[in-house]
Amino acid sequence: MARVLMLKCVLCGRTYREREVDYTCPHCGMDGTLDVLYDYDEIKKHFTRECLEKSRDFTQWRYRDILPVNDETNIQPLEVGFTPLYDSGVLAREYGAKKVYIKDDGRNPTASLKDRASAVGVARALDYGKNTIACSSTGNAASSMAGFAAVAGLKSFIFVPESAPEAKVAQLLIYGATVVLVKGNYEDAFNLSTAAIYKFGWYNRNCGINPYLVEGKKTCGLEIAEQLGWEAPDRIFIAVGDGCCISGLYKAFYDLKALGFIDRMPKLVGVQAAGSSPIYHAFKYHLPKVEFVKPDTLADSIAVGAPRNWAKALRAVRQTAGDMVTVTDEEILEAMKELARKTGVFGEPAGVTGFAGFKKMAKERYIGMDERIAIVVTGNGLKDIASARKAVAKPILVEPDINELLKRICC
Ligand SMILES: Cc1ncc(COP(=O)(O)O)c(C=O)c1O
Ligand SMILES: N[C@@H](CCOP(=O)(O)O)C(=O)O
Repeated sequence: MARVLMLKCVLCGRTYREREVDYTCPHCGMDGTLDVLYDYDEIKKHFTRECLEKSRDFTQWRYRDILPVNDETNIQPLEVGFTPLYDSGVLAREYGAKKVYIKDDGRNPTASLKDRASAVGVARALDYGKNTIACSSTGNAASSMAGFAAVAGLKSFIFVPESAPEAKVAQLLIYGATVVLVKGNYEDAFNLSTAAIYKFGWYNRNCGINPYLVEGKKTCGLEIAEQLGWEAPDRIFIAVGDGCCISGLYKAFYDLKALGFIDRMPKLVGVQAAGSSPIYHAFKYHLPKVEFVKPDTLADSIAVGAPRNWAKALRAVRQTAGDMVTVTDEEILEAMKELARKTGVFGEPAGVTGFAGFKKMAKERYIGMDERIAIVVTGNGLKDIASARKAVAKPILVEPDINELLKRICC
């Protein structure tokens, strides 16, 4: 387990010791999200590529030397991470790139990338001796937290918008969480959860303010680098809502560079839904901070008008000479179909938003023929069947009669 050297505010650069502050920088308030930094020179002495080659732990815990969990016994036995990275020759040929890799994070235990963070969040809640953990969510963070909390024997309280997809709510209830459906959007759920967490003293799993959660999400980037033989791809595309996942990718490559595992960072491309794109807007117009919007997109997981991790997300894009792009709901639905049909990977709307952004940039000729691209699919399509059904035609309904069938399927 890694000893955290310090927490550093992404806005003002002030540093804190591990338990000196709980969540964000006291000086900068909620916007002052913190980086978790380690003693890289010390870690380098025992954490090497050779050690990883010998490791038989094919979960995210193979990177425990750079994860902020203090007590190994607080790690739950669910197999999180080490999801497949598919090399899609079909997509590379179609879009004129050297390589296109699809990282299928819908293959995690509760079917989204959020498991990486929740696994760390639950371990930290146990480290702090808490018996209850809580979060606000559009559904995925919540279902993963509920799953890991259930295994750990922790109570969980979840705040989700009333409109959360049914499958995600079902996951929460099955895992035994107390589910509060909030009459409002994700921001309303976030504000209510923050007030309740403060009042009851629960552990706060909201990744937008809890610095340790992004550390869990970074394992997705660590895996991409390892699966590509410790060479960063040229660009990585990922959906952006609160901005935590893209911040996790940035931190992965930052850590790997600090440890000497890689020598250059990939360009990170954040993709937002056109109807909910405050971080894109701040990037495009060089604003010092984001302006909140009223979100409107069918990609519920990224319907985030008031993103909490905007500062880290903007840094991830700016510091890697990356980019941001927006896609419409129609482009998202089209991407959902195309990805499933060309690679077999079925993503939920936000899950395929990174792919939709890649398609758009490739069509506008921003992708070079010599580029190696990775695209993260952040959540499984079975999480939101209603949206998937919007992307496709209706099935054929027939009487059980071969003549009727022939009439219907032979033109
Ligand atoms: C499936 C899925 N994709 C993308 C995102 C966006 O991640 P972030 O909010 O960390 O930017 C989320 C959750 O927020 C999600 O659940
Ligand atoms: N859309 C996210 C929002 C919160 O997730 P977090 O991991 O960034 O806290 C979700 O899955 O609920």
